[in-house]
Amino acid sequence: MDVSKIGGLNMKKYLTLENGDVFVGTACGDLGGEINGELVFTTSMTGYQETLTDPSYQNQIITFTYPLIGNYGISLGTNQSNKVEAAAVVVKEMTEQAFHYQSVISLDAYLKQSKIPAISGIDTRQLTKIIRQYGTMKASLTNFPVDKKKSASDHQASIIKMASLSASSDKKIDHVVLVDFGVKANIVKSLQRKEIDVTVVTPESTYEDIAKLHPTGILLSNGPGDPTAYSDFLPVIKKLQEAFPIFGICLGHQLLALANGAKTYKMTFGHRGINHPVKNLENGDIFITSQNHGYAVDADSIKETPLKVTALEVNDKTVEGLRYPGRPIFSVQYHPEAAPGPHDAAKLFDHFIDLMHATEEVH
Ligand SMILES: NC(=O)CC[C@H](N)C(=O)O
Repeated sequence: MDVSKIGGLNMKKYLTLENGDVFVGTACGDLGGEINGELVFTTSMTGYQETLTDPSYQNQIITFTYPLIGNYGISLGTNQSNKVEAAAVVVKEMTEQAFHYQSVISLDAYLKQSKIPAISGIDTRQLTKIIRQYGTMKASLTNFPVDKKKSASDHQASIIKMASLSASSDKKIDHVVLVDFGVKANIVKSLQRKEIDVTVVTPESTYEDIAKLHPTGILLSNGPGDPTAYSDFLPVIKKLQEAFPIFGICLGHQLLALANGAKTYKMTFGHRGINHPVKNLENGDIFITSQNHGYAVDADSIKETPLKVTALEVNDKTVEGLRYPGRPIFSVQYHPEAAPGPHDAAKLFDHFIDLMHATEEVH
């Protein structure tokens, strides 16, 4: 059955952009749902389930440039958090029936269950060209045409309670304290696969809260929104970097930069996709990465800090990697854990382990 039809009628949905453009499509997902958010696009051909459940996408309306979304349904164990985090979904075509042996429910049914509105029948390539020209902008998804632009609510850091997660094996040697700004499940899983104990703490934690857990290393997670909104945690990072190995991923990378006096800026339309080439400036290697960010570290501002730029995005020269020379501290703007994307960067978890082992325990 065509899920967008009620009583034989297509339910229209309106996507109204901040610049005044309006796209009319067919309602899917939560049919009655209306939402404001930041309109972004991703070029990933696969991994829609991971994308939609990634907390870094909170308050964002995600446009998929790939024309057919939902074809392999929704499977157990793939979510990156326990719910759909994106505010809404824009697609050219939403597959009505999923075909995959692991699929337990269709994407459309999952969005309905999760009360997430979606719109299909949109020329997502045209929409993406507009976002590329004007930059990421606010938009609303409504059931009737709107003449007034509504503003999206500001990003909020998610507050998740402290949890202790144990690795499966007895021979646990490392204990990573993961500061959770909106962590993707696969970052935790990537550490656990390496037999590492992980304790997840909230960004309200103090240096003392973290130090008394006796970590072998600290992981600063990914997360939604503007990194400058997390200024309360920067002094904690400054103290942590005196004592522990640190690995920052995406938002965590931006926060490491800010804590050391660098600046971040909002990109025009960000990097969201699974084929971003990155060049390692230290050995010349180029590898393909999965990315999802709308802010970036200002390369010039790094010159005023003790940090060193270790990697750049090949197309637009965005800062993709940093390290603190002489200390076991590094960060990347891309996602080394990304499950639907390339695995070229997965070895960074081993690099983190090597740094932790090379460091004398200070606590
Ligand atoms: N994936 C992330 O951690 C994103 C970081 C930040 N919210 C940005 O958009 O740049």
